[in-house]
Amino acid sequence: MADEKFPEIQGGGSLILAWQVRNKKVLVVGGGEVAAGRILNLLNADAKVILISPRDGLNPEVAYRIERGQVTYHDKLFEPSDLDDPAITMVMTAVDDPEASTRIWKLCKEKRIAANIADVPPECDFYFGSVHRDGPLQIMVSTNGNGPKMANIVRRRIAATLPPNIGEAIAKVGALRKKLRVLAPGDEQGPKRMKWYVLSRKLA
Ligand SMILES: C[C@@]1(CC(=O)O)C2=NC(=C\c3[nH]c(c(CCC(=O)O)c3CC(=O)O)Cc3[nH]c(c(CC(=O)O)c3CCC(=O)O)/C=C3\N/C(=C\2)[C@@H](CCC(=O)O)[C@]3(C)CC(=O)O)/[C@H]1CCC(=O)O
Ligand SMILES: NC(=O)c1ccc[n+]([C@@H]2O[C@H](COP(=O)([O-])OP(=O)(O)OC[C@H]3O[C@@H](n4cnc5c(N)ncnc54)[C@H](O)[C@@H]3O)[C@@H](O)[C@H]2O)c1
Repeated sequence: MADEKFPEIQGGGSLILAWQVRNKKVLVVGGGEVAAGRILNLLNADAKVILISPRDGLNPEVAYRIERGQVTYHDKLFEPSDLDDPAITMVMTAVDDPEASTRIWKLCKEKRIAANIADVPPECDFYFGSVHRDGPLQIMVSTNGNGPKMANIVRRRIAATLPPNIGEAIAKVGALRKKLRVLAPGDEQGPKRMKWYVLSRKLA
């Protein structure tokens, strides 16, 4: 019997998380336009990006990242031994070769490495979404594979409703909360901390 006190389950969604990849190795296969977007998102999350792609198919943005030393680059086609490093926590492929994509996916599954095979939903442990970024604020919109272009439209609409200084305001709240943890570290000071938090929000 449905109980109105508790939320109804709406299956078929994704578990939306803020995955911490800071200083973790993420392998990106392919260096085209789609890879450029993946690499930007990974670098914005401070991941150590390892890129495998022949130089002749590189997108200008990807070439720029390589030139700047922002990624560790290997000028070659993917080989199974590229997955041998046990420190690789995630793999993302964005290649124009569906057979190679599927081979990489199967190898990732054997090794139990989380993978995103761009545009092949059944071969994704996680999907990408459309991301808005303003300082510490990130908003990701997912349509769960129904309409990536719609995700882009919804994300732009949401972003347009936000105050222009919202990222800065959140950064200030973050700085105040950090100070507060030093000033009032104990659990018993929790309620006090909440008052501080409300005050800090007014000040931001
Ligand atoms: C959000 C975004 C993030 C990103 O990729 O960074 C993203 N796709 C974006 C754009 C986009 N992708 C495609 C077009 C062409 C027009 C069109 O088809 O509409 C456009 C539009 C464009 O380029 O403007 C083609 C496409 N994409 C997928 C399929 C396969 C299928 O649907 O079966 C096909 C058909 C391929 C074919 O038929 O050949 C699948 C996926 N694409 C996803 C993410 C995941 C679901 C996210 C969600 O639904 O919320 C998922 C499931 C897996 C994944 O790739 O992670 C990014 C917008 C970012 C932004 O601009 O803000
Ligand atoms: N999400 C989107 O917005 C979107 C839009 C259009 C297409 N796609 C799909 O995403 C995939 C990638 O798209 P793209 O536009 O970046 O393609 P692209 O052709 O620009 O880039 C493909 C890259 O993969 C490299 N590559 C190919 N085989 C490889 C291998 N075995 N090992 C290493 N590198 C390899 C190529 O050298 C090239 O750098 C394609 O399947 C494409 O159909 C996605």
